[in-house]
Amino acid sequence: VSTEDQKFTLQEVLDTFKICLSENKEVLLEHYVAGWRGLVRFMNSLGSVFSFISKDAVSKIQILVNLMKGEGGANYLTIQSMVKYEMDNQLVDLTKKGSFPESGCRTLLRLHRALRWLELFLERLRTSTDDSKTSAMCSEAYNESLAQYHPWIIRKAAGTAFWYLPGRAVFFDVMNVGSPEQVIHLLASGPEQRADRFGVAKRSAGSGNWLDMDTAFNDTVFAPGGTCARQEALSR
Ligand SMILES: CCCCCCCCCCCCC/C=C/[C@@H](O)[C@H](COP(=O)(O)O)NC(=O)CCCCCCCCCCCCCCC
Repeated sequence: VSTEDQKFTLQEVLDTFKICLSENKEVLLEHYVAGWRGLVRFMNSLGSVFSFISKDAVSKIQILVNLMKGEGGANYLTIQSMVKYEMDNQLVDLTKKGSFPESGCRTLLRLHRALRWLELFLERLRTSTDDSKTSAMCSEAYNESLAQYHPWIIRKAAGTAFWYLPGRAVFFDVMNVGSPEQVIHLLASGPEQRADRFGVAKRSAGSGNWLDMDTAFNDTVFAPGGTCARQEALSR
């Protein structure tokens, strides 16, 4: 077992997302990408039927990594600086599709919607019972989040893949955080508790929720008059 594998716990991945948020509420892309890498590893450990999903995530992560490493890399330190840079330089397709299909804004928006799915799914797992069906929890979470942005054919493929999801026990096991009770504890809502549990001192910059960056992200990307107010356009 490599060191990498030993570190493979859900807690670690959620922690990585938590440290995305800087003191001044900016979202650090490096940690965001690292968090996503962790999620992809979870997905891959769940079986190859999900590979079309993880491939899409991987290629989107790669787009961000390339931008971070590229010539304009200095602008890709935080989501906020990325959005500003791409908008100021008209690097985002807002009016028509096709010139910048790989902008950071567009890519991040898609990844971020998937995190919303994960949040809903984990919440269902937390409150589920032994005989709850993961496929049902997964598709409910999907229908409430990503599905509305996906065309019929993707929804169909996703729906089929969900039938092959392992059961609740396997999910808990794969998370690698201990007993089901410990998993539930980890997933427990209540940012306050979670902050304590993670041994994180209460921070001025937020409640300590691993999705706190959501607020920062939404403020930047979707705020009326914000840099990317036209989410619709980005969705194309
Ligand atoms: C482990 C089960 C995984 C269930 C994942 C539920 C989400 C299903 C998403 C189906 C996406 C199908 C792939 C294609 C998507 C793209 O068309 C579409 C649009 O992109 P485009 O505009 O460039 O074309 N892409 C997206 O919306 C981004 C999708 C990214 C999906 C990543 C899902 C992350 C799941 C993380 C699983 C971690 C499980 C951990 C549990 C312990």
